Amino acid sequence: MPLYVFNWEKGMMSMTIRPFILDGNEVAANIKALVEGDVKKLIAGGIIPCLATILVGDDPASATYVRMKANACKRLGIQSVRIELPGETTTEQLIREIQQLNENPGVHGILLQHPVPHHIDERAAFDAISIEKDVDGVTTQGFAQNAFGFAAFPSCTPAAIIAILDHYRLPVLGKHAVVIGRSPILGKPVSAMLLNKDATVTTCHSKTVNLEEFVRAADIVVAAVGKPRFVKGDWVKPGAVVLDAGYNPGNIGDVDYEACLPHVSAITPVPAGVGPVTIATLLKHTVAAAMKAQGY
Ligand SMILES: Nc1nc2c(c(=O)[nH]1)N[C@@H](CN(C=O)c1ccc(C(=O)N[C@@H](CCC(=O)O)C(=O)O)cc1)CN2
Repeated sequence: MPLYVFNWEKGMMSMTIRPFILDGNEVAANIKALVEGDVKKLIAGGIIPCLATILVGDDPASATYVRMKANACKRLGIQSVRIELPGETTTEQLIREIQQLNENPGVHGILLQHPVPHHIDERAAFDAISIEKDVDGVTTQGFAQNAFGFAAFPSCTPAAIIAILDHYRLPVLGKHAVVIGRSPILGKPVSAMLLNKDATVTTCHSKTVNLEEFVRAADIVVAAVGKPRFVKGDWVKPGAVVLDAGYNPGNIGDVDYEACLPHVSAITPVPAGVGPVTIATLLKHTVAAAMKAQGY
């Protein structure tokens, strides 16, 4: 969104780029307002939508995120069941726990907080979640269905990124989107989702040669690399849209926000960007799973 301003030094009008701050709290509030009606409908019919969260071990950041999810559920009238397992839990024990939740008709969504301790086979645990209750979009089947454009709940952070683009009507079709990161619940699914919206997608990762050059060519940059302030200001093409999915300690994103600001046309901050929309998306999926289970 270019803006013409008077440049006093040159004594003339010149074009500058006015960055648009993509407000995650606004998008999240919008999603929650849409979900509220369905929550009321379910409760009127005697059903309380319910999300089960599983936290394994004592990682303080993960504990915070699970607490944030439980609080967000409570505010919207969604029940949350919090399961906390010790760090020594085995893959088999975790899978048994998940199977019990699969069989519990009062539970509509299951969320296993990532990461789990290293000795656990996280993929096997994610894949133990039944597809109907995979509101966090972490199963292999859910990923595949989404990538092929069939119905399934997408991973929450990728869905949040798409929700922000949609909310602000930022064009994706024909744009060159560069995703930095290829994790199974973020980089890979967001690449597939952008592709399904007709972007030309490049997925960069730790083995990409000349990563900066790819970013410099991007109309849309999605930073999902897990390294604080990784994306530098001079990597970003003038007018690019930058979405920061980073959640590094100290609430620091993967983008050097201040350095990128003069170059971008739109950008998500951290905090108050992708994060709150991720949680709102989880609530939306949980309520949708409950609606579907009730035959709506
Ligand atoms: N099973 C999953 N595990 C993890 C996911 C996920 O989507 N599913 N995502 C991340 C972390 N995450 C949710 O779990 C998450 C991180 C940060 C935020 C957030 O809203 N952050 C706030 C700032 C935090 C604060 O206020 O203290 C913000 O950005 O404004 C939401 C979700 C890893 N694991």
